[in-house]
Amino acid sequence: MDEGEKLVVAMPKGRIFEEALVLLRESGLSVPADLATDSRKLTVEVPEEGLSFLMVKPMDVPTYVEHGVADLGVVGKDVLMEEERDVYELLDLGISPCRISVAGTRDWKPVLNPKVASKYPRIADRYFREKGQQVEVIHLNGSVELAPLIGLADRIVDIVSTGRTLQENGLVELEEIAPITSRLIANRASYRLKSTAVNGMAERMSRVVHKKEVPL
Ligand SMILES: Nc1ncnc2c1ncn2[C@@H]1O[C@H](COP(=O)(O)OP(=O)(O)OP(=O)(O)O)[C@@H](O)[C@H]1O
Ligand SMILES: O=P(O)(O)OC[C@H]1O[C@H](OP(=O)(O)OP(=O)(O)O)[C@H](O)[C@@H]1O
Repeated sequence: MDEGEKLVVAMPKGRIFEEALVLLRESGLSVPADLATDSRKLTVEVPEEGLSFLMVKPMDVPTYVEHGVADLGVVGKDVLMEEERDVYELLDLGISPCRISVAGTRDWKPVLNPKVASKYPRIADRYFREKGQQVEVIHLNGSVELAPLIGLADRIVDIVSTGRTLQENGLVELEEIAPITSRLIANRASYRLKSTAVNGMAERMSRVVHKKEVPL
């Protein structure tokens, strides 16, 4: 790889990480053991590939990429929708599929100015505003399904995957806002200035992603 085109990649710790690692391996990258899920290292160098990885909180991936401290990043579409950062979305990686939805109790009834609890306050606010509904959004950092059960909110906006969390808490999915998968994103300047390396990485990953897609 060109000496001037080393890439820094922001990787999300947690759920997406393992699947992203599989994609990187399948795209032919020699991924060192340091980049394993049980490692506590926050930076991993792979000099032979001209790559270094930053292990960061999923919600922070677009921040690192927008500021240019990472050239590339792997992140859920939910986070991109919430953060609205100035980055390029290069590729749908198809991994960690889920959806972001509105949910509530089975006996939920419309009220004037309902409260909506969410880890995604901007997505929730935008969704209801576009529907012309006035809501008060309450920002929580987790265990969002608790909110309607204890009277903190009338409805929630949260990730649904298997539906188990909703079911076990007596909630039902009311409306799907968007389907979610993880994306490969790029810093705008890196996309231009390191185009060979950035495109090379995107193409390698794209080949693996498209091979996995079931033919119609
Ligand atoms: N069942 C799921 N629940 C939450 N996120 C999911 C689920 N399935 C896939 N995802 C994807 O994984 C990402 C979240 O990963 P994870 O749950 O590890 O992080 P987090 O809970 O946001 O982070 P943290 O625990 O550090 O606050 C989401 O952005 C989404 O794109
Ligand atoms: O449909 P399911 O398969 O049950 O998955 C959805 C649940 O998983 C996530 O929570 P997470 O485990 O990240 O915990 P959190 O409440 O701390 O966000 C998400 O916020 C939902 O609560």
